[in-house]
Amino acid sequence: MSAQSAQTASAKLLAIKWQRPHLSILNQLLLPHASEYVDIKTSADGHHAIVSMQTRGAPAIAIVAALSLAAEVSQQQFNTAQQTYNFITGKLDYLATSRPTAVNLFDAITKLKRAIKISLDSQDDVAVAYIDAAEAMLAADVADNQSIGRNGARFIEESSGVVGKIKVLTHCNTGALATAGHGTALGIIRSLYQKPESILEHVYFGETRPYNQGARLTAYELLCEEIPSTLVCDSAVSALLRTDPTIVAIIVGADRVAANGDTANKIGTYQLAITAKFHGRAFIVAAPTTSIDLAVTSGKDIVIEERDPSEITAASGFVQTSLEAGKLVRETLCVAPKGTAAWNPSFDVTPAELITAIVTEKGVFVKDQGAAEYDLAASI
Ligand SMILES: CSC[C@@H](O)[C@@H](O)C(=O)COP(=O)(O)O
Repeated sequence: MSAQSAQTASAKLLAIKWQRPHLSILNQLLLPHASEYVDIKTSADGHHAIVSMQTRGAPAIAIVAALSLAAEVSQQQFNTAQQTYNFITGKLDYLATSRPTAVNLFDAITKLKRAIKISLDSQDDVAVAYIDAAEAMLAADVADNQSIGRNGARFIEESSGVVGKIKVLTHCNTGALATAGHGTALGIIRSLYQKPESILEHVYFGETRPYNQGARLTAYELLCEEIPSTLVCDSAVSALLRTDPTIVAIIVGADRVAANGDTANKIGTYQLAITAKFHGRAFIVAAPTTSIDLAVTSGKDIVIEERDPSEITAASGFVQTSLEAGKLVRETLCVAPKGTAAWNPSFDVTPAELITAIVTEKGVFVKDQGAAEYDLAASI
């Protein structure tokens, strides 16, 4: 199946559109109020799309970076294979400077460099080898997410211990918008809901302060899919778990999973894992193996991106009057007093001991009896 048909079959929403050699991405800064695609013609455009958060989510970041350079390479004339190779490796190093925490970008860069080195050594067309390899990543991500969805849905059905319908809770946005299609944690939710006689009754999702990936993007995806869902404040989750025992699991994505299972994901994930443990609910991490970094032994070595304090001290969004007029004007409202110091880490690390299972396209990993950590090097 081609990359495009794999994607189209996977979801109603496409965050990344690739028709060789044309790339466009859904501008997530405008969601949920407008669906506008932006043309990405060069690696500089790709870098800008990632840094400005027009595109976000660990797998999507890697694929947009890879394909932005594929679009650029398609338009370039090169004199020698070595020149093509040097050009591509230089641009890949530049794309690596966009965002630091999600390992998928660095994994993709390593694999793409390996592919073009093989083609250089075997005197194949380096540009074509690069474009083929980048395009293959798009199709692989959709297939991996569908496997994650199936594996996770089966695991939840078999382990929930609830007779009848269940509810789950998720955080941030891990769906079609954060990937090439279907999604990871939200992919499991999609797969659970699409099953004949689905046992999934309802999905709760946190707003995901301060950037509101939950309130803006997950809300949008769940409405598109017509999956019954309710938005809650991040700080309401413990109260919700206490009142509703049919919420059997919290399902989240990952930006980087260390070899021992410690998982970096959107800020707020760690406190969700603590409250899941306290209330005796499953805490499930869903991620493709491209999010697992075996070179990092534990979470303490994961670089956490820190973002501008103004994301906390002010609120940003589109004002009602501009929405009504059909014109999108972004407004920033001051919340905290001028001069307030703020710490704004974009991710946190959840220790492996709090994680019930790690669902990948290759299967579901659980810890050995009595172990506090995973041995992912032995598992994948
Ligand atoms: C399948 S996406 C997994 C993670 O990348 C996701 O949970 C997340 O933390 C996204 O953060 P973002 O800052 O929006 O890129």
